[in-house]
Amino acid sequence: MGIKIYNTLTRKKEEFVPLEEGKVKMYVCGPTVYNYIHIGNARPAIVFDTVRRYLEFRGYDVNYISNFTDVDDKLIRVAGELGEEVPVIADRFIQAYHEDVQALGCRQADTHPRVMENMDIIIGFIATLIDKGYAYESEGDVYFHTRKFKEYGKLSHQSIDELRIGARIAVGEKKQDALDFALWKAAKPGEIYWESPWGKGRPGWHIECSAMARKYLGDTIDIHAGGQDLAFPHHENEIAQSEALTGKEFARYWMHNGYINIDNEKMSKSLGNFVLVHEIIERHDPQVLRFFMLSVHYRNPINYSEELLENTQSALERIKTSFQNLKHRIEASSNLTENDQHWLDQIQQQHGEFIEAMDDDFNTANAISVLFELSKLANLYLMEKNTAVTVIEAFINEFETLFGVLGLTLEEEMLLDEEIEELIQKRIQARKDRNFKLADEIRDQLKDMNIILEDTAQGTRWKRG
Ligand SMILES: Nc1ncnc2c1ncn2[C@@H]1O[C@H](COP(=O)(O)OP(=O)(O)OP(=O)(O)O)[C@@H](O)[C@H]1O
Ligand SMILES: [Zn+2]
Repeated sequence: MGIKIYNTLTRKKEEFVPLEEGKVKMYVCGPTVYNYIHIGNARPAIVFDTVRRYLEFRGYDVNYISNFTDVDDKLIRVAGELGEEVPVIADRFIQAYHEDVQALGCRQADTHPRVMENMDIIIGFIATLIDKGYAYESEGDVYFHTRKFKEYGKLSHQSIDELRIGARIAVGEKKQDALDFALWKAAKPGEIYWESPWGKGRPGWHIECSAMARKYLGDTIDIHAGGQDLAFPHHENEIAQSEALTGKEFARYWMHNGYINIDNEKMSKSLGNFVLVHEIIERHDPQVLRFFMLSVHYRNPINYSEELLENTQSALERIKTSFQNLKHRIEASSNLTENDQHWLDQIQQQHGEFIEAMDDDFNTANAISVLFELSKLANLYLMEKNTAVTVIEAFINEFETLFGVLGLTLEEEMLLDEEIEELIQKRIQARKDRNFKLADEIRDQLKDMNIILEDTAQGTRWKRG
């Protein structure tokens, strides 16, 4: 039995068979970089990083591409408000994005393509769509001729006629049909622009993903992913553009994560009900946030609250404590006895159950139940009078492997060098102020993190214990 994926396109769980044996081409729509990300935006980053890690764990070679939308209406608006250039804003929030998701245990994509760096292939893509009769120019804008693409609506399971009912042509749009969407937008006076066969302008949002997915992964990709709100119209439009151009299937498995809600309403920048990742990781271990997100199946909604996050923290700590206890026990342990085979078998069984859970459309909620089960077993084993090194090590390896697949670490948070230096400076100041209580507290805090201080005539030196 292999991996099954729920495919939005067919609304079924399907067996995962990649185009090319052993290889996975995966594209995840990335953020529009005009602000810090909130924990809703962090969900696709965490979920699809975990999907990638699991596919690798199952032996696939994954090529993971995730774009940055670094020019669009929102970026232009923010740049105007702050009196800065669009690329400056984009660079700032790309940097912030990397810092945030890295703290949450997400690895970098194999490539993070940016719109500004791919303008030539985007323009080329649009020009080909015009040549093929799927797009038309209108006063410096270019639109996709939605009705020409007969399968439009197949991802969101709506017919063109149903979609028509709600569609309107907004003021300033120069399209022929309300369902048509912009591939290229003429620049307004003062806006950032690129030269094109249709004059100065910039690409629409949907075209960038079609063009960049094709550049990095080819005409047909295995997995295309993003938040549930992207299924329509963004992904529907991506399919129309790509399949109109190549005549081939664009993506074989479409995955969409559910929302993070607050009081049962989608967390979003526009509603103002968001919690920034930047803020939350100042108060909580970022691993707790990751563990929290993975405790729920990726397609289900999560109703966020600080209280739930705190409960998660103590749950995670229980597992980490079992792990630490195992580590402390190694030295007092001895050789295998007959009774131990039974424990090794149980560890193996949990390993199998973890795989079964993850094979079933990446059910991380069930996979985390396996971690709790493993921790319960470890605690029981540690109550035995005689423990064997082999069994203890088997538990430790199993914890490390499964945590690794979920992008979680078991070791305690390490302080960065500059954070240590800062604390040392604070302690020096405290001693100058004759605040010995504070100075001792800082020394103890560092000791807890395994940092040893040495006061010398030249000043305070430190080393990791
Ligand atoms: N509340 C949420 N829960 C889960 N995923 C979300 C949520 N909000 C946005 N996403 C996802 O985050 C990713 C980044 O999207 P993007 O930067 O375009 O966010 P956004 O749509 O501007 O956010 P907002 O909805 O707050 O305006 C997308 O895959 C999107 O589907
Ligand atoms: Zn996209």
